[in-house]
Amino acid sequence: MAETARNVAQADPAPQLAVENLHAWYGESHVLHGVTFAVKPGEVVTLLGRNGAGKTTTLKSIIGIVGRRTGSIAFAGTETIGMVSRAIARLGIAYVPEERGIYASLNVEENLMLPPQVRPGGFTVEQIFELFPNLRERLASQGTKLSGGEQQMLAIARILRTGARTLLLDEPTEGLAPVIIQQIGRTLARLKQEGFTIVLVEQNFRFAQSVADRHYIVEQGRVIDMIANDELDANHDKLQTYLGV
Ligand SMILES: Nc1ncnc2c1ncn2[C@@H]1O[C@H](COP(=O)(O)OP(=O)(O)OP(=O)(O)O)[C@@H](O)[C@H]1O
Repeated sequence: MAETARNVAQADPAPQLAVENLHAWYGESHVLHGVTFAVKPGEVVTLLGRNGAGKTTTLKSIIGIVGRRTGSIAFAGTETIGMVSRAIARLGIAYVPEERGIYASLNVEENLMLPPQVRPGGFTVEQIFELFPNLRERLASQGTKLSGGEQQMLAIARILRTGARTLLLDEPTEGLAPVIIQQIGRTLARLKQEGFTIVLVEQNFRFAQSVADRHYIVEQGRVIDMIANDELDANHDKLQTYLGV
């Protein structure tokens, strides 16, 4: 009996996100062919893979914005495959697309206030400025006037206000200067400390290594391998083959 209790206590926590046999289509085009992976609460995992492997489509499928999807996507035990994206977002999942989605005609403050709160406990505006001091200084600037780094920070800041605690981030470092990439890395580390669960699509392999617990390799619409972050260096050759780098 004591043994059983210990086993239970040591068992992995239930996944925050469990994707199983996920297929997705854009119109007639069948893009995901049975993606399976899981993310534990508080984990940071990346999806790595060549261009066109299906990483972005996996994130879009989780938040419910692809044409059609089948299989299972359970969020904290709730099946979401039949839900519309707004209902999925209300469970506390947020997606930051690669193109960031900042409204050019709105200023920083208006962009920040735009997404509706989905859960209690989101960051206050003051907490956001603590995390991203540049945004306070740029509060009245139009979206068009922001640098790529400022746009990325605003895109992340905006979803922190909503109360979402699971974040899907598509290539947050793309096109940014090293000093800004470092700042984004520190932000993700802080969010991880606070218990956020993060799925990251990333081409910047060094950045991925600096922030993640585990890496899933996506190839031709499937997850074909998983590598723990502390085993990454030992698997360098394998990874090179997968990513063609
Ligand atoms: N809106 C769309 N309509 C039709 N096909 C699409 C659409 N978006 C992506 N695809 C196709 O789906 C496949 C997977 O694309 P996806 O963007 O998910 O790949 P990815 O791994 O994120 O790569 P990348 O880093 O190039 O974005 C590709 O063959 C792509 O051409």
